[in-house]
Amino acid sequence: MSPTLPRTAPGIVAVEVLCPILAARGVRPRVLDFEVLAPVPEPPTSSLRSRLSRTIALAWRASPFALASMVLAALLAGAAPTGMAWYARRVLDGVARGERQVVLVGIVAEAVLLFLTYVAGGLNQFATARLRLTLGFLLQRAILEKAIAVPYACFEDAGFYDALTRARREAVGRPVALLAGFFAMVQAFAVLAGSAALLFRFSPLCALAILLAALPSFFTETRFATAIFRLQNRRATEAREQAYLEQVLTRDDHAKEVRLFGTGPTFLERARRVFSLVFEEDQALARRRLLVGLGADLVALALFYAVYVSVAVRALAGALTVGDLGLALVTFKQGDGALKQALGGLRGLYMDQQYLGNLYGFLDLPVPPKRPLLPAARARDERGLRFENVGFTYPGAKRPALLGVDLFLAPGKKLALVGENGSGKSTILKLVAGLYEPTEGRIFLDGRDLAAWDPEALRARLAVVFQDFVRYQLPVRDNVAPRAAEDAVPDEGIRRALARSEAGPIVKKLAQGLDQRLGKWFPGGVELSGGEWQKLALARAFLREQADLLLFDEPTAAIDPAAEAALFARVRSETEGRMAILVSHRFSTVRLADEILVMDGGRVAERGDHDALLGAEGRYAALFRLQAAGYR
Ligand SMILES: Nc1ncnc2c1ncn2[C@@H]1O[C@H](COP(=O)(O)OP(=O)(O)OP(=O)(O)O)[C@@H](O)[C@H]1O
Repeated sequence: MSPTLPRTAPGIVAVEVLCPILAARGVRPRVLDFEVLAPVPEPPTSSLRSRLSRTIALAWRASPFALASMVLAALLAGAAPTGMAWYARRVLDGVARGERQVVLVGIVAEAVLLFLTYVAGGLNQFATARLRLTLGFLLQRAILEKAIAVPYACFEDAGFYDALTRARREAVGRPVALLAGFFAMVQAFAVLAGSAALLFRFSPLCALAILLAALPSFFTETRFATAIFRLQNRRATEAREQAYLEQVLTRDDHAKEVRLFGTGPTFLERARRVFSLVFEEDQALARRRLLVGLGADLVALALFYAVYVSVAVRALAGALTVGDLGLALVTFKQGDGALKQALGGLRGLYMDQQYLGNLYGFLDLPVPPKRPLLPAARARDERGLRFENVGFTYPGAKRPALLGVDLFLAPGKKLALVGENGSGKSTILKLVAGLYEPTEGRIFLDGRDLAAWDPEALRARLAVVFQDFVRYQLPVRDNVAPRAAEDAVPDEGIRRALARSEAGPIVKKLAQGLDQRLGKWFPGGVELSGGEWQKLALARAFLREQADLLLFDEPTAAIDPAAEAALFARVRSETEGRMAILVSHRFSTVRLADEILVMDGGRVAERGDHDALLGAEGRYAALFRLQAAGYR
């Protein structure tokens, strides 16, 4: 385990210890869940051993068969070369002495051992491919589960994105690479140990030399592995920017603007600049690595040839048999190969485990249990939605988005929010939806502090359509009922929701009806207009028939006026007895609300129903007349 932010992190301690104390004094600290999650995983501190054992445990969960096969293959491939060298010596000595049987048995034994190494190679390849898929999937799922579990505010933090990107990048190949490197190294060390043991017969010094030859390369390679790792981690943001630029140039929803604004070459140039920055640093490191690596190889080479020469000199002096000389030669070659393999394995292992720190660090990010920052306020005996002096500042923002907002929405009533861009309308909806907690004041739903609501229970009360609603590249049915639990919704229910959002005729037009795949990302998909997509998003909200608090953030911005009028007549009748908050810039819609709040700079500037606000001749009246004049 490599928790990069342990549960005892100062941020968490601060929240856990300070909140009750401050609460007792009536102070509400400006600490969000988000702030304890935001830190990007630090470079990993946990050891190679712990990461390796964690990876082995995960691999066992993903595919015990593949892991066992890799172990077996490593053992086979590690032991066979020593046996083959031994039999080679017997064959040569047998030939020299004319012992036919010894020669024959030796050759057959060598052939069998060689065949076993082929089997080991094939088995290893098969098992590695299988583990890459199963373990990759297991880890991808764990990352996605974590992404679902963290508070929404994390998605506003670039550091979190970097950590997520790094974790996703490592999940597919890295753990298997670590295991493959580990087993290759075990295998190579087995061969090396066998070679050293065989050489030990001739000279203990030779055996020692063959082991010592590994050291210079090992030290230089591990040092460079760390440098490369640090470089890549430092560049997570650049890598993400490059991926983003590629996305801008290749995604369907960007393609129009890219063409019409002629931004293609500009974005390409930006991508090239990011690439060359990264490339230059990479190359400088690669050049240094090449030179230092060559030096280390030279040392190893010198040691090997010293062994070679000493064995040859002794053979010339008649102190060794032909078989001994052959054994020395074979062992020498095998030792050289095994050394390279062991080094490669060690280098890979060292590097992979550092990258795995990113992955495990992300998976170990603590997800604080959803609980209020302060003990919830005392419950009141009332029904409806109440904002009491609510203020809110976005994480990392300098200025508050909302200040001293008071409002009350009685059951069954409709509230409209109007105001200039950036005046805080959407922020109010996000607070009601529980995506953020207010940094000042309280929100009550049916008399209970929203912070005390169970998120699932709150979700069941809500139906939301945001400005930036999602266009699922999935069949109509899944666009309206994307939750697995709602899949059981009969077609009748889905059609009812579609009819409520005036989307019935859209589906009638589609060749495959509810099964028609939408969007152009997948074969057979049909693209809809902006307004048609919006009606589907509305149907998704209307499907939640049990919800009694409906939040609409400009739900009709892309819908034509005739459809909008029909839609709202329907919304009023369909939402009879349910609360609704509507953000809109269209006054023809807004005027139907029971109460209208005019927002300005995060504060409520005016409030009242349409007639009262018109009569007040304030900002609302001015804006209303301005818009009405546009329609004349
Ligand atoms: N995720 C965010 N992080 C930081 N600041 C934000 C974020 N979202 C909005 N803001 C800021 O909060 C203020 C209120 O934004 P909000 O989206 O509530 O405005 P709005 O009234 O809904 O605007 P519009 O009519 O353009 O939709 C703005 O100044 C905006 O810059």
